[in-house]
Amino acid sequence: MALVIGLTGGIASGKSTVSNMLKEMDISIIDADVESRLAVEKGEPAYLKIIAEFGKEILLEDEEIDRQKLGSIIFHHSERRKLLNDIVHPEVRRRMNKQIEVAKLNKEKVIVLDIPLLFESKLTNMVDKTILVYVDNETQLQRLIERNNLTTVDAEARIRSQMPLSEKVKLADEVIDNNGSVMDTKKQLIDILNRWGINQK
Ligand SMILES: CC(C)(COP(=O)(O)OP(=O)(O)OC[C@H]1O[C@@H](n2cnc3c(N)ncnc32)[C@H](O)[C@@H]1O)[C@@H](O)C(=O)NCCC(=O)NCCS
Ligand SMILES: Nc1ncnc2c1ncn2[C@@H]1O[C@H](COP(=O)(O)OP(=O)(O)OP(=O)(O)O)[C@@H](O)[C@H]1O
Repeated sequence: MALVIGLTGGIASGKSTVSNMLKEMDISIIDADVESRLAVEKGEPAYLKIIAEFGKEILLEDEEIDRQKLGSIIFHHSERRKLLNDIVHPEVRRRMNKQIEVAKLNKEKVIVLDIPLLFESKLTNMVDKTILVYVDNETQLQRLIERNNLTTVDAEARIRSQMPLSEKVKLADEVIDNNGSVMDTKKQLIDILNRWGINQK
């Protein structure tokens, strides 16, 4: 039986940083952001639905979706965000379930699902245990602005479109505090894995 772990957090809270550590330990990762990008590639069913709802103005010259443009719409308008979520999320769930089946066939003992919206989308039934990567508001805002080169207004809109990390802390089985150094974070991760009896390579 595989143990399925849900790794979550907020935007720019450090999920990829933690999932890269897990990858280095040879633990199998399924990334919702990667699956959601694949689900909206040119010609996919979700791509066609997005154009039907948002119009051809959200396409780039090569007809792929202009993610920056779509982001600037949905992070500032909750009803447009819900519309996009209703199109993309079922596809992401389907793709992740398929990947879980493959990982189980490969006899993976531990499977980690990296899902930013695990709690918002009520996907906890897909996982046995949850780990939250936490940072305080100021660190999250600064790291997001720097990584994505966003204005404060745009970064705040993205953060506000998610459940506050202070709420997510209450729902998670384990919390990693990622305000400190990357080494600090790795120590906390190893502690959790040891407590759960997961061997690391
Ligand atoms: C809006 C889009 C085009 C922006 O693309 P962009 O390349 O700029 O960002 P990327 O996809 O890498 O997402 C970055 C982060 O934004 C946050 N985020 C993305 N979509 C959402 C959303 N609908 N609601 C809240 N937060 C979101 C997540 O924390 C995610 O990790 C894209 O995020 C998208 O299609 N979102 C809808 C699907 C979705 O919910 N994906 C996230 C998890 S499945
Ligand atoms: N402990 C840390 N110290 C300093 N910088 C960090 C730390 N952890 C992460 N970062 C930086 O913060 C940014 C966000 O981290 P990361 O990309 O891992 O977050 P994420 O939760 O995967 O984000 P998203 O879901 O938005 O893609 C990155 O630029 C990363 O290099």
